Amino acid sequence: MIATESLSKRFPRVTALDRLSMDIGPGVTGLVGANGAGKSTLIKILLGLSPATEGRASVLGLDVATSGGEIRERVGYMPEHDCLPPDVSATEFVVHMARMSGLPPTAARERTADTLRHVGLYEERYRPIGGYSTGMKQRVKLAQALVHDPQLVFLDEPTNGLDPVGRDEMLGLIRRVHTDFGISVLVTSHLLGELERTCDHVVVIDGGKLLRSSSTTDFTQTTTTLAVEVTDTDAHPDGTRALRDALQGHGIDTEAGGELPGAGHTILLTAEGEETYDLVRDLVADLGIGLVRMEQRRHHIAEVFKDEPQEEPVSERAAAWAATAATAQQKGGER
Ligand SMILES: Nc1ncnc2c1ncn2[C@@H]1O[C@H](COP(=O)(O)OP(=O)(O)OP(=O)(O)O)[C@@H](O)[C@H]1O
Repeated sequence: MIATESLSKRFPRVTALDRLSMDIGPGVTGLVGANGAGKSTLIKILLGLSPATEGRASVLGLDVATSGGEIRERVGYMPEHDCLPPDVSATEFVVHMARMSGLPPTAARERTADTLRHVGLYEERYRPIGGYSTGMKQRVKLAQALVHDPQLVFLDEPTNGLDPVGRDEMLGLIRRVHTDFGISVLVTSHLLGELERTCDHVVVIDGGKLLRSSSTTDFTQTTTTLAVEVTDTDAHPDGTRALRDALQGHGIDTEAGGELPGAGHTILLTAEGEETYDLVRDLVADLGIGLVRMEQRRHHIAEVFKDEPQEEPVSERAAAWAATAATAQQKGGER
């Protein structure tokens, strides 16, 4: 879908992209990086709207340097910033964008109605956009990116400004753009946790350089850590404590997992193998407490970046960003 080869973009005072080489296949791909990492600059180059200083890039097999127009016919683009005219309705605006993409008037109206329904805008689509909430405006921006039935869409920070519920709804919509219509998606975000739930593949950039490009499952491999959640009983008012003591008696150290996303009475221990599972089961049964869940933990993407030794020194900005991402991840999990 997208390939770049040693792609650089230098502005007079800043290098926005620095010899970026990557290949992106079909599906939903997340492009993640802190503010200023170069995400929007990359999208503008891929759309053929801004020339690269060095290197090459192609989208759907078309060279961005020479085929910008053809690329934009086949690709939808949802820009990051608010760019909607306030005094026209969503219907009028999206029909206009469909006509600009070359659809005849009847097809443009039909596609607009379908697309606005798909993004969840109903009666309000006849009202002027100026009175819309941020979430509704983001939906209009998404609709105009989809209206001409592109093969690929670039969504630049589509969850910006949304509350947690709005963010989840937008992420669900993005996933369905691919599953329902087969349109591939490149979506940017500065929140790793968001993309972990939505994307098949994640590309991480920092300071215009590629940090990592892998499938989401590679980022979130299972660990040997076992999370166990138990209930309290009259006999054991602190069931977690009782199980920790019992495991200690068998030489197994545990730590509290209460700070983990969604965890209440959770403890963490290292699973040596099947026998650890059996031992936990037997101890829980002996204590007469309830076993709520016992599961192997998966990495969260943010943790990968917190723990991973870097080949090159990480910039302070990247470190701060990893910390922010980890916090956001936890908050997301706690919801
Ligand atoms: N037209 C421009 N002229 C000069 N510098 C620019 C220009 N466009 C972007 N930059 C700089 O290039 C760097 C990358 O910007 P870019 O907008 O691509 O980042 P980003 O990852 O999309 O961040 P954000 O999410 O904040 O938009 C930044 O330092 C930015 O200030």
